[in-house]
Formats: sequence, structure tokens, C-alpha cells
Amino acid sequence: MIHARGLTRRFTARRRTVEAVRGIDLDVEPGQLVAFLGPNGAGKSTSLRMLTTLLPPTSGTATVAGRDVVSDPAGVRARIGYVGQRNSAGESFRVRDELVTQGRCYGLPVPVARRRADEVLGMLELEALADRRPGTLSGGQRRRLDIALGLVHRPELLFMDEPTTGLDPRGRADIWRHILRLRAEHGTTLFMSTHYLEEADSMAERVVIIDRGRIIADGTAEKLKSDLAGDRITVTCASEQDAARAAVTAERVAGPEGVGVSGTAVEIRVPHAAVALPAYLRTLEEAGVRVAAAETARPTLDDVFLALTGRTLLESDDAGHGPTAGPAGSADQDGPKDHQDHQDQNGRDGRDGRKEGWA
Ligand SMILES: Nc1ncnc2c1ncn2[C@@H]1O[C@H](COP(=O)(O)OP(=O)(O)OP(=O)(O)O)[C@@H](O)[C@H]1O
Repeated sequence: MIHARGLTRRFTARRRTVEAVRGIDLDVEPGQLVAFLGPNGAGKSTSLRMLTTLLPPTSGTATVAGRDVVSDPAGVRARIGYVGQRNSAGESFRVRDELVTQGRCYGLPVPVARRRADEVLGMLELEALADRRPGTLSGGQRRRLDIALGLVHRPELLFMDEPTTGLDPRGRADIWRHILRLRAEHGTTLFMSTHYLEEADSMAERVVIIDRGRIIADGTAEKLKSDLAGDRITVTCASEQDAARAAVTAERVAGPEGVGVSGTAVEIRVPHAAVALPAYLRTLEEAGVRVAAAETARPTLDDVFLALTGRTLLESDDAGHGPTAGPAGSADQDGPKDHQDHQDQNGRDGRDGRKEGWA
């Protein structure tokens, strides 16, 4: 459904060149639900805009829904839907009429556009709001309308750029309910960028992580976490001296980079905490180290990002990847891009563990 090779985009702003996307390769199969995750300025929107033909690539190739984004942008657009970061609906019409107009823009005859408008109103549970003006809707209702607008022409593939950003937890859960239903009932391929780690983790079957314009991880959330981050054990000792001794014992298995000490707490990275913890506690008891409490935790996607980059996603936000050195080349001239504020979940420090036994 999506096949990209070496997709690259440079921008020139104020005589400096920014490499927003640096040669990404990507293959997405029909029916997949892919979360595209990365910090502010990582290159998510730029990638989406190239794949949706809103922006020509500087170099590289991509076919989307079987059509080339450069040589057949109209063919791509006819087969995909795109929900951008900003509201798509205007203020001139009522909700139903906005949808009919959108259908007409895709070349649907009036009766078909009307039928499709009613269908998507039903799919997104917007029937009761059909005669309201978009400006009177709540944030969550507007996002649902944006998604409905992206679906009027029955696309095989829907791109969504941070569809839940700015919504409260209830609004986000509601959007997700609709996204998952869309996929279950219509088999639509969904490719969406998000800032919310827990959403990517629990909802998407595949997570693609982009950082500084490059794809740095791609797989199921579970696989990325077990391959790259490892579980976390936290042992709280009776004193700082006990913690220091517990850390030395842990380092024999997890290595110095797999162990962190903070006051009386020792944090250790291991592949399988539930297996490793009993053996570790036995070893500490035999050594006379006094332990007050112990707990295990599964890694988060932020732990994956940390293991790959040495930074957390929150630390990385707004860091961007800056301009490349040297004068502006032949890249297109574009205005600067505003970035919205985003919330993020943040993980803790630590690195991947290596072994499991303390014997
Ligand atoms: N039109 C533009 N002109 C100049 N630089 C741009 C333009 N659009 C994006 N950039 C720069 O390209 C980089 C990637 O931006 P992009 O919007 O793709 O990131 P993002 O991952 O979508 O970020 P966010 O999550 O904040 O939307 C950033 O450094 C950004 O400032």
C-alpha cells in the first residue's frame, strides 16, 4: 500500500538548509494500522505530506495505493484520505454540506456525495450535529468531522497527522474507538503520526519511530520493547550503603550501564524481570543486603527511544535536527513552520539489560 525508498526532503529557510527527512525506506501492507512516532521536528509531518502528494520529495521515490507520488499525484489523491493537523472544515457550510462539498471535490455526482455524507456521518456518530456549523463543535467533534471529511470518497488508505493531539483523554479514547472500528469494519489501511506513546503502544499493530529525519525502529511495540529496552527492576534498600552493595551485585549481570542508583533505590534493566527478580533477591539476602521493597515494570516506548538515541522523547521535543551546515543549496524555499505544543509521556533513565541470572 505504501512503498518508499530513499525519500528525502530538504527545506531552505533564511538561507539555511534543513534536512527534514533523510532517506526513509518504508513498506506498509494493506489493512495495517501503523503509528508513526517521533519527537517534535522529527520529520513526521514532512513524511506524511510527501506521501500524500502535498509536498514533492527532494529525492527518492514513493508509491502510495499503487500510484507514484511524483508522476501521478492525482491518482494517489483519489485513493487516499488525509487528516491534517489543522481543521479541514470551513465555516461556510453546515456539517452535512461540508461533507457533500468534499465528495463533489472528489468528483462524486451529487446523489452519491449526499449518500456518502450520510454514511460517514453515521460512521463517526455525527448525525445529531449534521446541521450545525463546524465552528460550533467541540474539539473532539471537530476531529471526528476531519476524519469524516477524509473518508467521504471511501479511500483505501487514510493518513492522519496527530489526530488526537489537543484532545482530553476522553476525546482521545473516543477518536480511537472510531479509528479501530473503521479498521475492523472497512479494512482501511491507517497510517497515523502521534506524540502519545501509550496510544502507539496499545493501539497500533506496528510502530515506526522517526528521529532527526531517519527511521530508527520499526516493529510491533512488544518486539521493540523486548529487543531494545528490556524490563526494569526497582529494588528499594534499607539504606544507601545497602543500595550501593545491591548495585555492585546487579552490575555483575546487567553491566554498569544497566544499573542506576538513586538514594536507596536501585534500578536494573533485564530482559525478563519476573524471572530475574527472585534470583536477584536471593543473592542479596545471602550477601546480607537489606531490601525494603522490590517491583518490576515493563518498558515503555520511551525506553526504546532512549535505548536507541540516549535521549527520551520528551527531552528531544523541540530539539529538532537543525539546519545542515553550509549555504542553502537548490532546496525549495519555504516559510518556517509553526510547531504546536504537545504533551508527552516520559520514561526514566537506564539502558538495556543483558543477562538474567545472578548465580
Ligand atoms: N516549510 C518548512 N520550511 C522550513 N523548515 C521546515 C518546514 N516544514 C518543516 N520544517 C522543518 O523540518 C523539520 C521536520 O519538521 P516536521 O514538521 O516534519 O516534524 P514533525 O515530526 O512533524 O514535528 P511535529 O510533531 O512538531 O509536527 C523541522 O526541523 C521543521 O522545523
